[in-house]
Amino acid sequence: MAGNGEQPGVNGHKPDFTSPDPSYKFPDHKLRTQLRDSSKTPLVLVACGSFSPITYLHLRMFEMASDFVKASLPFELVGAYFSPVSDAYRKNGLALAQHRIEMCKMASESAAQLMVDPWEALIPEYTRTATVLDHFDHEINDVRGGISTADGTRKKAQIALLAGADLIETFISPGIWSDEDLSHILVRYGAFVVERSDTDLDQALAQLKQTKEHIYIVRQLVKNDISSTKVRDFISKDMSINYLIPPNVISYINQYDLYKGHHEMTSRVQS
Ligand SMILES: Nc1ncnc2c1ncn2[C@@H]1O[C@H](COP(=O)(O)OP(=O)(O)OP(=O)(O)O)[C@@H](O)[C@H]1O
Ligand SMILES: NC(=O)c1ccc[n+]([C@@H]2O[C@H](COP(=O)(O)O)[C@@H](O)[C@H]2O)c1
Repeated sequence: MAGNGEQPGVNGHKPDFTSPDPSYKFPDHKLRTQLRDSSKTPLVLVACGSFSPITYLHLRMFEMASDFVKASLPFELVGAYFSPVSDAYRKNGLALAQHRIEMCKMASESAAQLMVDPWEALIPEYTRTATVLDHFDHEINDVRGGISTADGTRKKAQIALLAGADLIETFISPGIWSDEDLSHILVRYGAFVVERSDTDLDQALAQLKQTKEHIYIVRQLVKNDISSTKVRDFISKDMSINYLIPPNVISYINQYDLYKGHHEMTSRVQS
């Protein structure tokens, strides 16, 4: 991964990262501002996705990546973020962004480093993942000047995408990602990829050979195949979702009657 410093965004220019929501503030309350080991490179992991709803596997992805980093890489994890996709993504089963943001926040409450950044979700148009990572780079490295070492010098944080193997499989499917975005994501940032059943990572990695060195494969030592689709399916069939997603998220889903039919996009949060 290249050090992501004062470089332009994708297409050679930095977009305007201002949020259309005047109340938006970049969440940094759990961002570690000083490295524990100054010889390491600060690392910030960003998981982009629907999170409709968030599951225990989405939470576990960060634990698995964190263990992997501690065991084998010269990075120190200083922050971890969920970035729920905007409603404009229009994926099947997508609950309103305000619900998905809220559920991600509830699920992350007790996690030491996990935060939810609503920036992407609050933009009415779809934002490509390369631009989302540029936004994190801007907030952490340009606005906050990176992360401090014990002697007060600053280090640029390495921003990286955290994703499941199915997402990496889409990297080689025509028409989903532009070559420019892929190289921006993989060369400038890099990706931590959690293996997933029924995905052929080897084939994807073989085709991504020139950028393969920026992809870290995180093995699932305890295999877990929860998906939001399965959770939504269980809810629609009035089956139990206990122990698949956090209890406070289950209460929230019940409170707003989410995923019971085809009205997810219209069920508003009560004020
Ligand atoms: N069981 C799993 N194993 C590995 N990665 C996963 C798993 N479930 C989700 N992910 C990853 O989590 C990220 C967020 O995904 P997303 O919200 O689209 O989850 P999903 O559960 O796959 O959703 P859906 O079922 O609605 O397609 C993606 O990178 C996805 O690959
Ligand atoms: N070209 C792109 O930037 C691109 C393409 C496909 C998916 N994605 C992202 O991947 C994440 C997961 O997407 P799916 O839920 O469709 O697997 C979403 O955050 C989405 O924005 C980005």
